[in-house]
Parts: sequence; C-alpha cells; structure tokens
Amino acid sequence: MEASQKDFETAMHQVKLLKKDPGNEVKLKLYALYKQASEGPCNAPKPGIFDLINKAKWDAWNALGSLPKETARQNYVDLVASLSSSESSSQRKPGADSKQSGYETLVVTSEDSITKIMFNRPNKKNAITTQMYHEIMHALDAAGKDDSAFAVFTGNGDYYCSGNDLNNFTNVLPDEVEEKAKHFAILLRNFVDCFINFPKPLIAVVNGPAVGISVTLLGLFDIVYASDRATFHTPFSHLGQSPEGCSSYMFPKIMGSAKAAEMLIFGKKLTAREAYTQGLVSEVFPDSTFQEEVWTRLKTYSQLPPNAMKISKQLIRNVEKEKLHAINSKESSILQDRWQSDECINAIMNFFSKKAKL
Ligand SMILES: CCCCC/C=C/CC(=O)SCCNC(=O)CCNC(=O)[C@H](O)C(C)(C)COP(=O)(O)OP(=O)(O)OC[C@H]1O[C@@H](n2cnc3c(N)ncnc32)[C@H](O)[C@@H]1OP(=O)(O)O
Repeated sequence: MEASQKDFETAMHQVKLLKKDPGNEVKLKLYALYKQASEGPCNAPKPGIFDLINKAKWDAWNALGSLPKETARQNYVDLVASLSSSESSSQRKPGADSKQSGYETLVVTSEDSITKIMFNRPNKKNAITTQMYHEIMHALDAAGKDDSAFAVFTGNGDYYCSGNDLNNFTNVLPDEVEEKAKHFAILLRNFVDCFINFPKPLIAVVNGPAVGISVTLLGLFDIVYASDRATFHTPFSHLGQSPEGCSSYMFPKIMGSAKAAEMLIFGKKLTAREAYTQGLVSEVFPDSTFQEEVWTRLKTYSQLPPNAMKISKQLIRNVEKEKLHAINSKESSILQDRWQSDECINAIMNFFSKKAKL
C-alpha cells in the first residue's frame, strides 16, 4: 500500500527520535526525499559554489529529477523505517531479557515474550510530555514488529499517568497559539492512530490513578487490569477541553451513554470497582498483591501461540478500524479549536498558579 500523508508525517516525527546520527549521505537523501515529497522537483536557484552545505543539499534534491511526489514520500517513509528498525535491533541482544536503551521518559523492557512500556516520570505523576508522546509512538512501532506476544503499559511510582503534561501548552507566545494548536492536533491524531493500529494484544496494568488521555486510551486496549488504588478521571470540561482517544465513541459503547456522559462531560472520577462494573476494566486486584498476581498471569498468557492471539485481536478490532480513525481525526480537530479557547487557556493558567488541582 502506498504511504499516506499521515505515514509521511509520522516518519518525520520518527526521524527526530533517531539516537544515532545516520551520517551525511543518509541525511542528504532524507532531505532530498522530503523536499521532493512536499514541493516536487527542485525549483530553487542553485547555491553559489562556496556555499558548500546548501549546494550539497540542492544537488541531492536536484538529482531526484522528476520523481513523482508520491514515490518520494514512499521512499522517505521506507528509509526512515529501515533506520528505525536497524537502530532498535542493534539496541537489543537477541533472546535477552533486555531494557531497551534510547528512551528518556519510558522504561521499555522485553521479557518472557512481553514488551513492557512503563511511563517513567514518577515525580510528575507520569504526565505525558511531547517527548514522551514521540517515545511512546516509537515504542509501539517497535513492539508491533518485535517477537513479543503482546505489549503492556504501566506506570512507575504511585500514579499510572496524570495525562497530558499541561506544560505542553505553556511558553507559547500569543501569535504562536494557532500554529501550536495545529501541531498538537497532528501529534495527537498520529499518537492515537498508533494505538488503533497496534497489531497485537494491548494490555494496561493500571497501578494507580489515571487521568485524561491515559484513561480515554483504555477503550483501545484489549485488557485492563487495575489495582484497587486506581481511579479513572477525565476532567475535560474542567480544563475547557473535549474527549480524545476515541473515547467519544468507545466509552458510550463500553459503558452506555448515560455513564459515559457522567465521565466525559461532568468529569466524574471512577474508582477501580466502578470502572470494572462499567466494563472499562477487566479485573481489579488488591494493591498489596497487584504486581505479583498480574505479572504471574501475564507470563502464563504470553506462552500461548502468539499468532493465534494476534489474529484474534485483529478479528475483534479491525471491523471498526476505519471508523476509529475518522473519530480520532474529528476529536483531534475539535481539540485544536478548544486549545485556543479562553476556557482552556484559563484552566491551564489556574493549574500552574496552583488555584486548581483535580
Ligand atoms: C499533544 C497534545 C495532546 C493533548 C492530549 C490531551 C489530553 C487531555 C488530558 O490528558 S486532560 C488531563 C490533564 N491532566 C491534568 O489536568 C492533571 C493535572 N495534575 C493534577 O491535577 C495533580 O497534579 C494530580 C491530581 C494529578 C496529582 O496531585 P498531587 O497533589 O498528588 O501531586 P502534585 O500536584 O504535587 O504533582 C506532583 C508534580 O507533578 C506535576 N504534575 C502532575 N500532573 C501534571 C500534569 N498533567 N501536567 C503537568 N504537571 C503535572 C505537578 O505540577 C507537580 O509538579 P511540581 O512538583 O513541580 O510542583
């Protein structure tokens, strides 16, 4: 299948996550393909002979001649995929129980055929920064391709995750607000798409309170295990925002529209037991034995035939994939407007002036 504009944008994000410098030759190739894919054949004036860097870039772009934009886009996406996958395989020893390097906001490990992705900003209640959104997308992409049977998300410390890091919205100058909102909407859409597209069973081990986007995404998980200390809170109206993560569709489907509305419109916080009764959580465990019970069970499941599990997951989820992509796109574009609203800007300012906490 031909790479889409969205694949192209995702690849552009992935390039920023490469840990190793791919070298000048590859960087020139990436530059040339990027220009060809976004602007078409080279139309810029040739730089002067002593302007070495710009001349090398111009030469690389010009060398692509009349290569169609779509082919350049595909080649760019393929090149980035090969750079990312060679980087992740060189970071992992085959068969080893390994902590994968290259992540700053996550701890990603592979053990017992399970890829564990742990939010790792315990001092900030695992709030998700822009870097963390990118690292999660990268970890999911790698977990979808590695030889693990399934992927598990959990949190380090007392929280599962406190949702979007509200600092993502600070330090934005007034004339940048519109552009930033657009940028975040693209990031959000790409981020949620990674969960919709994830090909293997996706499991959440909710070790403590969960807020915002870390809750809404649970509707896209296949199994959710929760400690009895966990709570589930989507305070969108309090923040002048609106639902994401496909929750505007998945939550009413899972728990019925009356219960979903209490959460998504009024920000009602659910206990783990309530979330279980409403179908968002598969099972609740006492906090004292949570880790032991859950991981023992997951290790047993991970020995089941991986292809059978993958196929079953896809059978369950794929019927609605296109619908979910459309919902994600709509939710992201509504949020793009919300982030520019006085309601939202005031709510975030109140949080940082410590006037408002959830
Ligand atoms: C690309 C953009 C996509 C956007 C997608 C949109 C998603 C929507 C959402 O996710 S909405 C949810 C947003 N989250 C919140 O509003 C939570 C805000 N945090 C709180 O209300 C509280 O911190 C708490 C209830 C989670 C925990 O309270 P507690 O008193 O136990 O702890 P502290 O407040 O002292 O927290 C410790 C430090 O962590 C910082 N922090 C916690 N959560 C966030 C956050 N979401 N964003 C930014 N910072 C957060 C908190 O400020 C403390 O920092 P400090 O020690 O430096 O003061």
